[in-house]
Amino acid sequence: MNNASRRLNVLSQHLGKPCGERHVGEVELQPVAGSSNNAGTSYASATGQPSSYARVHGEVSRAPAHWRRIDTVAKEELREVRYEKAVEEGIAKVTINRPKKRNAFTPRTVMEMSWCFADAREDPTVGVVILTGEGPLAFCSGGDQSVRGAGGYVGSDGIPRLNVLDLQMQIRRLPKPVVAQVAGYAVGGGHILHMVCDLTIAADNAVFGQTGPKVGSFDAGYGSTHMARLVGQKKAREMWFLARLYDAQQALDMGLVNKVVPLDQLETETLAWCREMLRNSPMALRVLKSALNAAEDGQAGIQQLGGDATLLFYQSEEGNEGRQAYMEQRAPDFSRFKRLP
Ligand SMILES: CC(C)(COP(=O)(O)OP(=O)(O)OC[C@H]1O[C@@H](n2cnc3c(N)ncnc32)[C@H](O)[C@@H]1OP(=O)(O)O)[C@@H](O)C(=O)NCCC(=O)NCCSC(=O)CCC(=O)c1ccccc1C(=O)O
Repeated sequence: MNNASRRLNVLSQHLGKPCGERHVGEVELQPVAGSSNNAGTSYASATGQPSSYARVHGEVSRAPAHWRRIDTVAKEELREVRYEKAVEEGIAKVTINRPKKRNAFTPRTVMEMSWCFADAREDPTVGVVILTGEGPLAFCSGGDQSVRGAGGYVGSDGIPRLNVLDLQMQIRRLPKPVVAQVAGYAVGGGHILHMVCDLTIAADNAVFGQTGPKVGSFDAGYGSTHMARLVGQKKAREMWFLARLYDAQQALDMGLVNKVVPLDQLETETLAWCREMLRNSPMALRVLKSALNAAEDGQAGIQQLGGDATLLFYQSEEGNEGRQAYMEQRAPDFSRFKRLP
């Protein structure tokens, strides 16, 4: 397929039908009244008829993405992670690629993930990032116990690290939504990774839990405190103190995940959620993520939210008057800017 026909195909997939069945620009309304559609979106209606909201915003495509693989990031070849971007869509995907170890992470795995997330942050065409694990059996089984030494997980340089803590911060600070796509086990440090993602879509075979107290480990940071915000204090203590495993429905019931779907629908559903977010204002999503973080993250959270405020201010006439005045070596004239109530 050449580039032009691929683009046409992707565009027609966005409109919800295969190429040839509809002209570009012609959008068909989907049934919406008071029901959940395939994408899991719900456009409730007060009248029993499709609302103007539903008519305007409609449904998102559930077509497969066309993934372009990126093998080298930050001048490093990816060995333990797969990194992809969806052609003509603002979606990046980071896949932990150690299925034989249930996608347990080493310091190298974490570094590779970090390079990919940095790339996704810097790329202005990317609006949302998926984090997942290779294969149906595991999202991630936490730190690779076979390389655990005194002081952390030991890589080829012999230095012990707990660098997954930096990755958690990176995901949380990334000013774009990050969606965990979970099939199979999300346990130990892998469970924490899905918790620090903004949303989690789970397959019906997903299993969640903290194993740390059984293997001599714990996360006294986000892994425990953010969990308590998600599921409540009693449940968080249960999850950590007993170190049990929970199925996908239990995880949904306790607010750990956003949606559970059959395993064969997992990527389709995740893509639909990503596409739905991509239709919305990126700045609105960015500031909302900062605000939700700020409520938990103290000064560091306020710094993130403050940075967003500055970003917006720099784009305003008022902000630019100050810069312009400085460059022209004159006093700024802020008199024309209203002091709104
Ligand atoms: C995940 C299981 C429940 C899956 O069970 P099962 O399907 O029966 O498969 P297995 O046969 O057990 O596994 C297949 C294969 O994979 C190897 N493997 C699986 N998980 C790991 C692992 N974490 N480390 C090393 N190897 C693993 C397993 O040995 C098998 O290998 P073979 O050669 O084929 O025999 C089950 O596998 C399981 O319980 N796994 C262990 C889960 C676990 O306890 N993980 C570690 C939790 S502690 C942690 O993650 C700390 C992380 C961290 O760095 C940290 C530190 C401090 C503060 C914060 C953090 C943080 O993460 O936030």
